[in-house]
Amino acid sequence: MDDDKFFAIALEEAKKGFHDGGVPIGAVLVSKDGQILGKGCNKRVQEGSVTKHGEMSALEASSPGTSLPPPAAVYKGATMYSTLLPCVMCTGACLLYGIGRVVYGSGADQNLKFDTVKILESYGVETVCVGNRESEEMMARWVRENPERYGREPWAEG
Ligand SMILES: O=c1cc[nH]c(=O)[nH]1
Repeated sequence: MDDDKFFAIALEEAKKGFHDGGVPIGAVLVSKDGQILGKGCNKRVQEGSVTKHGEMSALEASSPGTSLPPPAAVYKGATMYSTLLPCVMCTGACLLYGIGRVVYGSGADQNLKFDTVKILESYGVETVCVGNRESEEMMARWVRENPERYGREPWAEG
């Protein structure tokens, strides 16, 4: 799997979100045979959503939006690329859909209330931190410039 190539796509999604004033976190979901199933960015600001994290947007984009979503087999062994370590909600979605790898830019050192690396790995999901400075700086800038919005994150409210 070409982690650099797919992480770059997640980073582009994060930049689009940032450009729109949103939380700059992007994600792309790639099947085990290298097909992009869906991609997207965090839509908390753009849609006032409480669930559309980058990873959830990517997962949501993998469905054609009809009453018949893709079969579960499509997701088995897929890789979720995210510019930030998935939170516990997105981790749950990854586990539910049988995603086999999570590749993220940064965040393992942030206090997101739950140790999601530990949770993912305890269920046999491989986690890889590619360490991306650009996404880290973009996120830090967004947090600095949007203290009130960041304060609404469930982990920030205590
Ligand atoms: O807070 C988070 C964590 C991961 N991905 C998101 O979109 N938001």
